Amino acid sequence: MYDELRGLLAEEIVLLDEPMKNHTTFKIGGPADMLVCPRHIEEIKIIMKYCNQQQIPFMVLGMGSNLLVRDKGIRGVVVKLGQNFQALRMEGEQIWAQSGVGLSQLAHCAAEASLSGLEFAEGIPGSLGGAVAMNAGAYEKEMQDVIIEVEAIDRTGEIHRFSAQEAGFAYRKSIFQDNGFIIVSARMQLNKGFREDIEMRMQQFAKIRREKQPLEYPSAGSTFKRPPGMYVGPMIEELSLKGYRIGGAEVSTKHAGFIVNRGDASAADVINLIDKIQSEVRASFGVDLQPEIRIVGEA
Ligand SMILES: NC(=O)C1=CN([C@@H]2O[C@H](COP(=O)(O)OP(=O)(O)OC[C@H]3O[C@@H](n4cnc5c(N)ncnc54)[C@H](OP(=O)(O)O)[C@@H]3O)[C@@H](O)[C@H]2O)C=CC1
Ligand SMILES: C=C(O[C@H]1[C@H](O)[C@@H](CO)O[C@H](OP(=O)(O)OP(=O)(O)OC[C@H]2O[C@@H](n3ccc(=O)[nH]c3=O)[C@H](O)[C@@H]2O)[C@@H]1NC(C)=O)C(=O)O
Repeated sequence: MYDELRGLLAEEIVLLDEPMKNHTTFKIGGPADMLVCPRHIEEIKIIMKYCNQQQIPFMVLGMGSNLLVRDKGIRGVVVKLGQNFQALRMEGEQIWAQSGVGLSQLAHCAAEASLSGLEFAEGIPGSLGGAVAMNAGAYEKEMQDVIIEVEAIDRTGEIHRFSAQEAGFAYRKSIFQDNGFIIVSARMQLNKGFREDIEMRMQQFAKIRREKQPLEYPSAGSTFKRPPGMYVGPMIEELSLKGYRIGGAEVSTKHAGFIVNRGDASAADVINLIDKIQSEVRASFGVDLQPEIRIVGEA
C-alpha cells in the first residue's frame, strides 16, 4: 500500500518508519508509517487523493510545536509542510505567504516593511499553517486579527478559498481542525506603522518570553487552554505541582502552564502528568482543563 504511494512520489521526499521525535519541539514521539515532505501543491494533491481513495489515515504537520505524538507512533501518512512551502510576497499592507513559513520569520518580514499586526508572533515556534489551524495567539492578539483569506486543499485534492469569517475562528479554534483540509497559504492584512516601534514591541515580547517561559527545554508550549476568564499557571502553582515529575516529564519550574521534557520523557509520561494535573485541578478548583496541545498517534 505504502509502496504504491511511494512510487507516485519523488524518493527524496518520503521517509518510512520515521521517528516523530525528530519532527516535534517536544522531542517525543514514536514512528510514523510514512512521512512525506511535499515541495509543491501537485504533490499534496497526489497524497490527498491516494489516501482518500485507499482510506489511509493522514495528518498534517507544520513545525510540530503544538503536538504530542504517542509512543507507538502514527499509523498512516504524515504530510509535513514545515520545511517547504516557504514562498512569501508583500503586497502593499498585505502579506501573502505559504503555510510552511515560520511565524517569527513572518513577524520579521512585516517589521522590515514597517507593517504592524504580527508583533505577537515573534518567538512562536510554529508555522503559518499550524498557526491558522490553531488560531494561535499571544499577548492578547490572535491570528484571526490579521487573516483575511486562507487557501486549503480538500481530501479529493481540490483547492478552496475561505474568508476569515468562513474559517470559523474562535479561541484556539478554526474549522481546519475538523474538516481535514490542508492549509497551503494565507493572506494577512496589516497596518502601516513605524519600523522602530514595531521592532521594539517584538523585542519586548521576546524578552518576556525568555524570562517567563522555559525555552531552554523541549516542550509544546502551553499544555492547556485558558478556561474562560482564568489563567492555568496560578492554579497549578497553588497546588504545588511546579517541578512535579513523572518519568522525564516535568511541570516547568519556570511556568506551570508548560510541561517540559527533561531528557528522555515518553509520551506516556506526559499523558500521565496531564491526567494528574487535570484531576488535581478538578478536585481543588472544580475546573476541567482542556489540553491545548494536540495528542495524536496510536493509543
Ligand atoms: N503562543 C505560543 O507561544 C505558542 C503557540 N504555538 C502554536 O501552536 C501551533 C503550532 O504550529 P505548528 O508547529 O506549525 O503546528 P504543528 O505541526 O504542531 O501542528 C499542530 C496541528 O495543526 C494542524 N496543522 C498544522 N499545519 C497545518 C496545515 N498546513 N493545514 C491544516 N492544519 C494544519 C494539524 O491539525 P490536525 O491534526 O487537526 O490536522 C496539526 O495537528 C501554532 O498555532 C503555534 O503558533 C505553539 C507553541 C507556542
Ligand atoms: C505558550 C502559548 O501561548 C501563551 C502565550 O504565549 C501567553 C502570552 O500571551 O498567554 C497564554 O499563556 P498563559 O495563559 O499561561 O499566559 P501568561 O501570561 O504566561 O500567564 C498568565 C498569568 O499566570 C501567571 N503565572 C504563570 C505561570 C506560573 O507558573 N505562575 C503564574 O502565576 C502569570 O504571572 C500571569 O499573570 C498563551 N497560552 C494559552 C493557552 O493561551 C501557547 O499557545 O502554546
